[in-house]
Amino acid sequence: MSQFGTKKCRRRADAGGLVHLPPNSDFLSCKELVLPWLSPLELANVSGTCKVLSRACASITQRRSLDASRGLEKFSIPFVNSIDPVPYSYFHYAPSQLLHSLDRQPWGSIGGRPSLPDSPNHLYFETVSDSVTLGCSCERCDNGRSCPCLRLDGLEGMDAECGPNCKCELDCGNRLTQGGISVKLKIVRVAGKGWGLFADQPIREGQFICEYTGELIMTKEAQRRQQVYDQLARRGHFSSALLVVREHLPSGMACLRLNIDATRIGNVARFINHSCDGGNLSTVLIRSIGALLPRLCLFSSKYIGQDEELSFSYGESRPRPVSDSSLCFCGSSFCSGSLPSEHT
Ligand SMILES: C[S@@+](CC[C@H](N)C(=O)[O-])C[C@H]1O[C@@H](n2cnc3c(N)ncnc32)[C@H](O)[C@@H]1O
Repeated sequence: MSQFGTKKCRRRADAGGLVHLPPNSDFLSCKELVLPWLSPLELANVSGTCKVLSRACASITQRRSLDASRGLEKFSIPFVNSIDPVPYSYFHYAPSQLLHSLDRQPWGSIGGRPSLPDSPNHLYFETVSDSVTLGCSCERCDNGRSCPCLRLDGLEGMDAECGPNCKCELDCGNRLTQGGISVKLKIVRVAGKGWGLFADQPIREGQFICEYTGELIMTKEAQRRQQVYDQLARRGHFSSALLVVREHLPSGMACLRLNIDATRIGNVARFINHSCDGGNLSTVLIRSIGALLPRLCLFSSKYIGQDEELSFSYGESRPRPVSDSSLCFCGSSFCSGSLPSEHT
């Protein structure tokens, strides 16, 4: 029997043999449940088995390229590639910071938004307000009078929002950065830089764009991963998204170091490229009252036009051995020629 183009599908059994699947087999009828869980390599393997699965896999690939956020943001965030055949970048989507890893996440299923994990480390918020105020004005918080966000002792000069300790809910005006992304964005393939994040609408100055989410990891683990990423980058096409943020606390005596690794798990912020002139985004560490750690949030630092690339400075470029993976293509007149050695 011919193995391709027939009405039957074949699948490699664990023992290494081939199992023939009739078109109405249980596996084929539940392909839509199984395929969205597969990685691109696994999809490619399944796709090679027969026409029915090849079509199903192609449709999963198309759905994936239509929305990087897997339905977890308000707007779809498509991949756009007119320079090579890569349809999308595969990673696990995290709308908010993660203190632990995800093993698997479905992506590409038909219709319906995925249900969101219900764990204390996943804080997903449904609504967003555009105004920033210090102290909230919710009736639940007695018009702000009893809201803990007004007691900002020790946090003076820092950007604070209502958080887990406040009585107000997600529609509170002082939770600007907790409602996910509220501007239209797209991820575009750029020569020399891999993917980049672009505006898909005009964005006014000072607008909240997104949080930089990923796995929060210890410094030793961050250093270990960075070495692995550097080796992979030297060998070929590999982009890491491990960001190290240092915050000098008001006492001046201590410095907080956050290692956010969005390489495997993160949101669209992992696609923002470096610009030596500081780009068009500014980074702000925001504390939610009652939350232990601040969150790194990105705001537009100037007006950004439709189709303009979003960028910020990863940090100062320090002299280091030049390799293909360290060359900077930001194109600004201040370009130093090489990427900062650590994303700070
Ligand atoms: C946070 S990721 C940004 C998204 C990345 N371009 C991708 O395709 O996934 C950081 C990586 O992007 C690439 N990159 C960022 N800014 C760049 C620039 N100005 N020039 C060249 N490559 C850049 C480098 O490979 C860097 O390690």
